[in-house]
Amino acid sequence: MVKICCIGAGYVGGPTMAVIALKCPHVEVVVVDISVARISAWNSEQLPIYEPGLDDVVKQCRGRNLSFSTDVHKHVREADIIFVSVNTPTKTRGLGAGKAADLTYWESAARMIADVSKSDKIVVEKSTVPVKTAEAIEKILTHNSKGINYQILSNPEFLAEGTAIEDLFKPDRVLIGGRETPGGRKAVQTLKEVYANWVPEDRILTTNLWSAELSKLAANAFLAQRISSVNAISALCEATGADVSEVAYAVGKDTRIGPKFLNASVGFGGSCFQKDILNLVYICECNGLPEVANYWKQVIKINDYQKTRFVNRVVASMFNTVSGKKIAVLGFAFKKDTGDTRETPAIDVCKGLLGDKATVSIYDPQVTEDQIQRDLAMNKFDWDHPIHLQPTSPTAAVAKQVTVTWDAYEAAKGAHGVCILTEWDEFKTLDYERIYQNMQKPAFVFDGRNVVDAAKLREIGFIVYSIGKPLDAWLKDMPAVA
Ligand SMILES: NC(=O)C1=CN([C@@H]2O[C@H](COP(=O)(O)OP(=O)(O)OC[C@H]3O[C@@H](n4cnc5c(N)ncnc54)[C@H](O)[C@@H]3O)[C@@H](O)[C@H]2O)C=CC1
Ligand SMILES: O=C(O)[C@H]1O[C@H](OP(=O)(O)OP(=O)(O)OC[C@H]2O[C@@H](n3ccc(=O)[nH]c3=O)[C@H](O)[C@@H]2O)[C@H](O)[C@@H](O)[C@@H]1O
Repeated sequence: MVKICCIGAGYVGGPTMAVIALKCPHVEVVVVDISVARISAWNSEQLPIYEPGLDDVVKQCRGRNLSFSTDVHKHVREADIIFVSVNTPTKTRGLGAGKAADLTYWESAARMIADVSKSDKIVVEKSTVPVKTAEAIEKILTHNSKGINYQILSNPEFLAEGTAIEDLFKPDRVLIGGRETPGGRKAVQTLKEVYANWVPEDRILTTNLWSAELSKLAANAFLAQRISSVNAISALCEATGADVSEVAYAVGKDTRIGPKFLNASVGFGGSCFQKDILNLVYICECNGLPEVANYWKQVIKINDYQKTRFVNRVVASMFNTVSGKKIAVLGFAFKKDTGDTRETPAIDVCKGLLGDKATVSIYDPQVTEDQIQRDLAMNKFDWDHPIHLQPTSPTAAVAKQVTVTWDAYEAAKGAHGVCILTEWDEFKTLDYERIYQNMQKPAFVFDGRNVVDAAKLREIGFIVYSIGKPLDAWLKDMPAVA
């Protein structure tokens, strides 16, 4: 029986290993983590992450061929294949701060593997890492090898949160990069056989190590670039009377462009797009390619611009001040169907509103009050494109200005304006008549996800702002300058 151990029981490690265990009943899979709380949650009824379909998969295999443990050394020592799926955040200090990937967790995992191993291993990079990381990992392992043979593979993960299980069941592709040596090819084949249990062979791509590593960064950069492109056009739509949904539809009908990932929004969030583009920018700079670095940096600049533009629109519409006004924020997660708030645009928007002294009342069906308060108190690292939306005030002051409710109606009660920042389905079918009755007048809705029927809301009496749509007369009279 092949034994797999995955280091890192997070958003990637947990779901990917659960699916491998489900699809390969003959493989024993153990997910290990240094976080006792996370492992306890994986072993409980309340999994540490919310992901549609995940509970069911875990329930089917936990206790059969899937387990979660904090006994990292034991399971690493016993494994044939070790996936490393630890976090690789942006460095906040020292060389490359604000751009480069922080590989501290990765390096310590690699050193630990070298310390405890007693038999040959295939070590798989599952985390997103800078191109050439495999070379560094190889050096750490081979310099401490004690005669053990290590093969390093790159097998980046392309799942998106909220659809992780679906993405893992039917991936567009699985990418495996390895050394072009007999040992490397054999290791690639071994991993390929694991995926071949459920992924059609023509969807399993094999490349050299550096292509696999770089493809992951490039894929995320391309995806984020599409969003920044449509968001840039959304600003022009508002200025000209064009409708961004119509433009995106017409553009996406070109089969060379395609319809997906062209939804204009308040900005993209999530733990990876910004981090991975910054990482790409840094690698370009280190390789003497400043023009290429600047090209990709622009994707993030437009994303920051979009968030700033949204806040400015809210403030400008309300007579240029939200001081002392109550703003309801519907949705805090970075997208629907997840409780994840990492880099959510809601953080920057709320900070912008709080900076203008608004009181903010937040509702999200999956995010806890504790998480929201922590996110709003946290300072973002300072890089060369600061968002200028950060609070000067620390936790206590933020806590006073922020309330978190468990109901959209409660959040909107007595509010001057409502901002929709996550596209949760339930926001489409709220009783907006009831919301309107309980709000201050004029009552505003700022739809950062284009989920509401603006015409219906206007009939009720709302002044409505939708991203990239023709503006109400009210908004035209109060132009927001980004
Ligand atoms: N979140 C996502 O949707 C996707 C993330 N990725 C990449 O996958 C990697 C992991 O991301 P997430 O799962 O979101 O991170 P995460 O932060 O949810 O999970 C990482 C886990 O690794 C654990 N860890 C760190 N160092 C460790 C060590 N030395 N030994 C044992 N455990 C250790 C942490 O305690 C944490 O639980 C990142 O590189 C990310 O860029 C790739 C595709 C999708
Ligand atoms: O490396 C990663 O972490 C993952 O990053 C993204 O997945 P994820 O961040 O989970 O979610 P997305 O669906 O890509 O959405 C990212 C952000 O873009 C926003 N978005 C997405 C699509 C769109 O048309 N418009 C738009 O504003 C979303 O609301 C969200 O804030 C990629 O889609 C995954 O392929 C990748 O594996």
